[in-house]
Amino acid sequence: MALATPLRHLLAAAPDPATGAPPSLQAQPARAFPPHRRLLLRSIRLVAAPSSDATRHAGVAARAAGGGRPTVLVTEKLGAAGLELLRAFANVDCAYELTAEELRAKVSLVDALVVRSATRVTREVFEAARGRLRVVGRAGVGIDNVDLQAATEAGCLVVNAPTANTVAAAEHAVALLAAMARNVAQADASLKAGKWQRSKYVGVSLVGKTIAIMGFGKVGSEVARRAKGLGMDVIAHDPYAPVDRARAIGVDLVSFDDAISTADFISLHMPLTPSTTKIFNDETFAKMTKGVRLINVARGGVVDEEALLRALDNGTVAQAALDVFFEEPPPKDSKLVHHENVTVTPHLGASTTEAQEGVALEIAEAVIGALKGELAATAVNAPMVSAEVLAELSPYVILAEKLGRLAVQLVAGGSGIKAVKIVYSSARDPDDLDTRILRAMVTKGIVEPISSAFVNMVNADYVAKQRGLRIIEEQILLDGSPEVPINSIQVQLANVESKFAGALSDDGDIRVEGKVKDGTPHLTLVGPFSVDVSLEGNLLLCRQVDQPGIIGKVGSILGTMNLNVNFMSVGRIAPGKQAIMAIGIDEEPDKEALKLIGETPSVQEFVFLKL
Ligand SMILES: NC(=O)C1=CN([C@@H]2O[C@H](COP(=O)(O)OP(=O)(O)OC[C@H]3O[C@@H](n4cnc5c(N)ncnc54)[C@H](O)[C@@H]3O)[C@@H](O)[C@H]2O)C=CC1
Ligand SMILES: O=C(O)C(=O)COP(=O)(O)O
Repeated sequence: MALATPLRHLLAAAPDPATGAPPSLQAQPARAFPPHRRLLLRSIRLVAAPSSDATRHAGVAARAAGGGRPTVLVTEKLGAAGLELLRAFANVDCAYELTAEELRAKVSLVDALVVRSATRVTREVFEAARGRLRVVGRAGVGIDNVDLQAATEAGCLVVNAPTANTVAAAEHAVALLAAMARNVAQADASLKAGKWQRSKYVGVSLVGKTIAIMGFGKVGSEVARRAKGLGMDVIAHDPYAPVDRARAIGVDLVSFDDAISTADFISLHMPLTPSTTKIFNDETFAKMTKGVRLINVARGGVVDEEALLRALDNGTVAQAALDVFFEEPPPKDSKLVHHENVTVTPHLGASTTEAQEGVALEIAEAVIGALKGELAATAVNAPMVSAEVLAELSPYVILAEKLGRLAVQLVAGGSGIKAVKIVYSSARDPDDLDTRILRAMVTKGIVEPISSAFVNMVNADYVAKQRGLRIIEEQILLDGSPEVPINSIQVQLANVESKFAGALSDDGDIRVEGKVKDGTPHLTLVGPFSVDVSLEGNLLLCRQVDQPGIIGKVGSILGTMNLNVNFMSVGRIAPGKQAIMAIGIDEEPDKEALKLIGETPSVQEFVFLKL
C-alpha cells in the first residue's frame, strides 16, 4: 500500500520524498454520544512487547545513504525467490557465517538486515549500525536471536515471517515423534553398522496415547491436528490460547502441571522468553509420568539440558527427540546429543524447500514494505495500528508533530519539560480512536528540535520515557458525527516557563491547539488566544494591546525585508485588550528583521518559531 506523504513522515527515520496515492478514508458508522465528556485515554505505554503475532502493523521508512537504492545484508541462506524480490528493489549483500565482529563492521553500511536463527542480532550490532539500520527481517518465527529492546531503542523495526514455516515445523515434530517411538534413527545407524537388532529396537505405539502440546499457537495446533489423525488423545497447555480454538479441534486446554503429569508424550511449541527459559527443569521433570517421551522443535533454551540428561539417565524421560539446542550447534561432545535414547536433528524444523521459499518471500515483502515506509503486517516491536487507522489519521499526523514542535519552541531555555498533556476533542468513542500514532508524532515534535534523537513509531514511547517525559492523553468527547475522527488536538506543557507569555493558558501551561482544515494543519489556539493560521513555513507570534495600525507596521517590516506572508490571523481577548498576531512566513527572517519587529512600538513580545 502506498502511503500519503504525511504518513511516511511518521514512519520514516528520514522521510522518503516519494509520493503515493493517499489511502482512502475509512467510513465510520454514525453513533450518538453524550456531549462534551472529558475522558482520560491512557498514560504512556511502552512498545517493546515481543510477540510473533501476525497481526501487528507498523512501518519504518529508510532512505539509503546518499538517497539511492537501499542496501540489504542477508546473513543466512534465503530462498531464491525472496532474494530475487529483494534484488529487484535493493542492493543485496549475501554474506554468510559472519563472525560477530564482521557483522558489526558491515551493519553500519546497510539499511536492512535479513537473518534466520543463527545470526545473533545483539545490542552491540544495533550500536555498531549507528542509526542507519532501519529494519531487521527474521526469515522465520522465533525472534529470540534479536535483541528487541535494543532494536526499539534504536528505532529499528523488526519484522518476521510467522506463517510460512508453520506446517514444516509441525511436520518435523510429527516426524520426530514417530521416529523416536520406533527408534528409526538408532535402528538405521545400527543396520548401517552391519548389525541386525530386531529385538533391541522394539518401539511403542502412538494410538491411544496422550500427547501434551505445550504452546498451542500456530505450530502447536497443527501438531495437535496431526496427532489426532494418528489416533492420539491430545491435551494442550497454553496460558494465552483461546479455549474456543482448542475446542474447535477437539483439544482440552489444561494447566501446566496437569499436562505434564498425564501425558505419555510432551511436544514443546512455546517461544523462548524470559518466562519460558528452562521451564522444563528438575522440578518439572519430577512431576512427569515415568517413561514420558519429549519432543522439542521449539527452542533449546526452554529445557534445562542438564536436568533433561539426569531425567533420561534415571528413566523419568524414556526418550527425547530434539531439533533445537541451548547452544547451536551443540558442543561436539554433548552428552545429550550422543545419548542412546535421544534422537537429534540440526534445527531442521523449518527446512523444507516449500517453507524456505515461503519464508523468503514473506520476509522479502515485509522488508521491502518497511523500507518503503509501508505497513509491516508482521512487525514485532511496534504497536499494532491497522492500515485503516493509519490512513484515516494521516492528516492529523503532521498536525500532531507541528503542535509538538511549536510547544517545545515556546519553552524558555532551562525549564525542563516533564509533563505533556495531549487533549483530543472528538465525537468518536475513545475505544474507536487509536491515538498512538499521534502521541508518537507529538513526542517526535517535542523531542527532535531539542536533541539529536530521531523519533519514529517504533521508539517514540521509549524515547519519551527515557527523557523523563510523562505523556498523558485525554479525550473531550464531543456531540456530533463520529465520522471525522478528530476535531482538534491540543498540546499542553505543564510546569515550564515560556519565552512567550502569550502562550500561557490561565492555568499557566504552554498551550497550543490545532485542527485539520481542508486537509491542511492549522493553528487555532495559542494560550488563551484563538487564531487561525495555516501551519506551513515558519510562524511569527507577536503580542500587543489590540489597537489599529500594528498589523500594518509589522507587515511593512516583513515586506521591506522581502519576507512573504502566507497566512495571518489576529486573536484577542476583547476589543482594546491583549491580542496576538500569528503570521505565517515562507522564509526565515534574519536578525535585522527580528530586531525591527521587536522595536515596533506596542509589540510587547514576539517569538519566531520554525515549523
Ligand atoms: N525448529 C524450527 O525450525 C522451528 C521452530 N519454531 C519455534 O516454534 C515455536 C512456536 O512457533 P509458532 O507456533 O509459530 O508461534 P506462536 O506464537 O504461533 O505460538 C506460540 C504459542 O506459545 C504460547 N505460549 C507462550 N508462553 C507460553 C507458556 N509459558 N506456556 C505455554 N504456552 C506458551 C503462546 O500463547 C502461543 O500460543 C517458537 O519457539 C518458534 O521459534 C517455529 C518454526 C520452526
Ligand atoms: O522460524 C523459526 O523459529 C525457526 O526456528 C526456523 O529457524 P531457521 O530459519 O531454520 O534458522
